[in-house]
Amino acid sequence: MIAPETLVFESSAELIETARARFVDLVVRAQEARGVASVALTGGSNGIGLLKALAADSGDICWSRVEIYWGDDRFVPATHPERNSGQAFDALLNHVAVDPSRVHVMAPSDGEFGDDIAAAARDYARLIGNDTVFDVHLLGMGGEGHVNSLFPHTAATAENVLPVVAVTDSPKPPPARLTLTFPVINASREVWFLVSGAEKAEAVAAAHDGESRDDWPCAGARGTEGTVWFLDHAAASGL
Ligand SMILES: O=C1O[C@H](COP(=O)(O)O)[C@@H](O)[C@H](O)[C@H]1O
Repeated sequence: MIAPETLVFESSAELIETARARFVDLVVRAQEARGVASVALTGGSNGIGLLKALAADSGDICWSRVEIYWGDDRFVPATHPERNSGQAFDALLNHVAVDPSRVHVMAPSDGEFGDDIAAAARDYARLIGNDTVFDVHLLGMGGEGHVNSLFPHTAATAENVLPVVAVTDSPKPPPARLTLTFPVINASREVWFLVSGAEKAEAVAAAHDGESRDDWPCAGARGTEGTVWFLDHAAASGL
């Protein structure tokens, strides 16, 4: 396993600016190598902050050649303010020339599957299939170590086969969510954690200490070519 890289910044703003510059570089290199880059976005404060920074400066990224997925989304109506995808459109996707056929939003609760969350999860699993490899999977993290909507001691966190599952009892509201699982996260070339705040320090330390993924889901996420922790001082204070 390749050792994770841990970068510590004075502030979230510095963390986001470095992640932005590295994201541009990674996507441009992926497009040079394979024509099309593939990314999984995250919600959360730094995840959306990164998208806003990219709206201001995305260098030489050719947005029409980026396949865009989400690591998780809340299973609420499409216009609900807590949709990770809605926030991503507001922050970035409405402001750059993406190819709509390459933007893969998880179904909302008023979409084609109505409130059938299991059908919505099966549909996104079909889309992801067994072959999707993200150039980078972005992750936020909760204080209890959740990534995507993979919370401690849950079936979703234990999932080793299905690429996407439905969560109906998320401890963090809203309770109904769709989430990618560890088999697909860990097939990503790179996995980047974007984490700030003292309330995340214990989980950051647990992941660096190699604790179990069941107790600390963040400890189970890694890329095949690299894992990068972008932290502020407060989040890194337990290291
Ligand atoms: O519930 C969620 O939370 C995490 C972390 O959010 P943050 O604001 O504490 O950074 C986020 O990454 C995930 O996508 C989201 O659904």
